[in-house]
Amino acid sequence: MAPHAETDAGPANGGGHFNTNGSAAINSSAGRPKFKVNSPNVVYSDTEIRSKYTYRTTTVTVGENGTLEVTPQETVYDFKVDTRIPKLGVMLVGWGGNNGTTVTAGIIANRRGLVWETRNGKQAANYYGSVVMGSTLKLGTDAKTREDVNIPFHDVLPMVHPNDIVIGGWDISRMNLADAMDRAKVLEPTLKALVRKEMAEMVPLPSIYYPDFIAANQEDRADNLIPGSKACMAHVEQIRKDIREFKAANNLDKVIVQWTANTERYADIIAGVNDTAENLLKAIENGHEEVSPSTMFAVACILEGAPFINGSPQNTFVPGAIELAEKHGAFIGGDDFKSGQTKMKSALVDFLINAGIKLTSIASYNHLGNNDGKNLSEHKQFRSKEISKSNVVDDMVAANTVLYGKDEHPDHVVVIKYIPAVGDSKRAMDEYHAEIFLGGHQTISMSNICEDSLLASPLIIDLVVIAELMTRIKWRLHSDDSQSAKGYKSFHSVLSVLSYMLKAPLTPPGTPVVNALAKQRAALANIFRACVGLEPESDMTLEHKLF
Ligand SMILES: NC(=O)c1ccc[n+]([C@@H]2O[C@H](COP(=O)([O-])OP(=O)(O)OC[C@H]3O[C@@H](n4cnc5c(N)ncnc54)[C@H](O)[C@@H]3O)[C@@H](O)[C@H]2O)c1
Ligand SMILES: O=P([O-])([O-])O[C@@H]1[C@@H](O)[C@H](O)[C@@H](O)[C@H](O)[C@@H]1O
Repeated sequence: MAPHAETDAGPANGGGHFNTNGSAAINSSAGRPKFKVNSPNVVYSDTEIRSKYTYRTTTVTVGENGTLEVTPQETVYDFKVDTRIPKLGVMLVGWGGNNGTTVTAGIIANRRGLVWETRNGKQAANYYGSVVMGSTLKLGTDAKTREDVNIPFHDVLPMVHPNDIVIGGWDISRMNLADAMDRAKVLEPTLKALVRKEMAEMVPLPSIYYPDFIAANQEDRADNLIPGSKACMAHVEQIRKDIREFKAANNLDKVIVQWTANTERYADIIAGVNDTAENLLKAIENGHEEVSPSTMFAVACILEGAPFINGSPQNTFVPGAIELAEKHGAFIGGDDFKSGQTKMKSALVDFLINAGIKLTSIASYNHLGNNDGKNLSEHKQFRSKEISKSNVVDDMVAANTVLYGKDEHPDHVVVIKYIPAVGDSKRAMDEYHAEIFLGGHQTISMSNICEDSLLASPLIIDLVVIAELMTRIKWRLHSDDSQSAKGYKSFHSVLSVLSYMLKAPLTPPGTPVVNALAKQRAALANIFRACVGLEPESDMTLEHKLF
């Protein structure tokens, strides 16, 4: 497939594009690795990278007299990465929203290499804010100079290029993407003019709308609906059909679905309704009113085998949905894009607490004037966001028993107000108050103007590119018959590896949640390093200390 192929603007079902690059039996192209690891533990073929990786951890047991006994452990894994890059489609739920229109325009602008006039002069398209497209990771040190060698994050393993992604989706608003882009008021008019024609031909598919789950103030947008105001299996089948038709119309190898629709209220977890996979499917069959639209999309995607990612804070993944994903070996991920205020919070709290500074309060206020803010102005929807914005410090506090006693934690208040005048340019104002040496205090006051959709859109791309890569990574415990192809499995259905992009990371049941931003990024980078047989980046740089 010609990488980053120019697109024919022709419309397609689901509002996606036709790419003009033909329709090979398999659209995927062998992603040529950007570097070669010289190791007996790494084997390359035309379509795979196989690695043998020794994972070193430490277990701790508490002895009788309270002493800690520490034992190094080694687990040897075999990893296998399919290096064939698929032709990928993304279907956004809420495609006509601020994030949906912005990420669509951004991919078109990058694909076509657009440059537009702004007050500050010419602006070229870029992918700033995407960890995959805008950041680097250390590969090693130069054999001669001993200086660090860093590579683009996107090059660590063969990944889909965002320019090649075909976009479609659903919205309860029938507005085409060009008019919806105007409604969003995010992008410069000069850029909008360059993408308008292409976006005007993109029209969201009708969606399901159960009014009780989002704010009543959203009703005036709801003119593009699949009939029915509560769960039914016909809705699941319609969504599955939409996915299949979008895939066929665009000659795709894979489709990933992402929720960037409005924040829903939490669904009650009810025994016999959404507590197990079987009960959830039965509840849908019976039209139970506690099954939300986002859970319906999750169920449809799981049954269709399309990875589903939740970019909003509601509890889409009720226990029954997680169990269903596990049963079907389908990938799910969430919750709630971590775009601005919370991203800063997860980095700052990590720094303060790991510096031994006792954070005692966080006052986290923001106001915004976009439709998301309008939806969040109703309490039930705000409550979903309050939870995801509040829990982000829990793991860092719990890990420091020097500063915090049992059940002790900083005061933490989250306030969100809807102020239409500021539009998508969210104002975040935070005050962090801490105790320092000898009864002193430190107060950090921060004003953070977050262009919400311009910060969230690169995360939508990262979530999709990484989720797709994860579908091509398999693992098994190293065994004597390591020459055979037997025993390889996918990662667990719940893609906790996506946590760097999310406020409230969903993890496999019973496993810990890590919110510290640096740890999340290190996990992502080091898992991909392991897939090419490389040790984690430890930052010890002993080569610069022991000589
Ligand atoms: N920085 C950010 O923008 C950011 C960060 C974290 C999370 N989020 C979350 O992302 C979501 C989208 O944010 P936004 O600013 O694009 O909001 P938005 O209101 O502009 O867009 C949401 C879209 O979803 C549509 N919609 C609502 N219910 C739907 C349904 N059942 N099916 C299909 N479409 C539906 C709406 O018509 C609207 O077009 C929100 O839940 C928000 O909380 C955004
Ligand atoms: O990611 P972040 O900037 O902390 O959080 C944001 C909130 O501050 C904002 O109020 C909300 O509208 C956005 O959806 C997003 O959740």
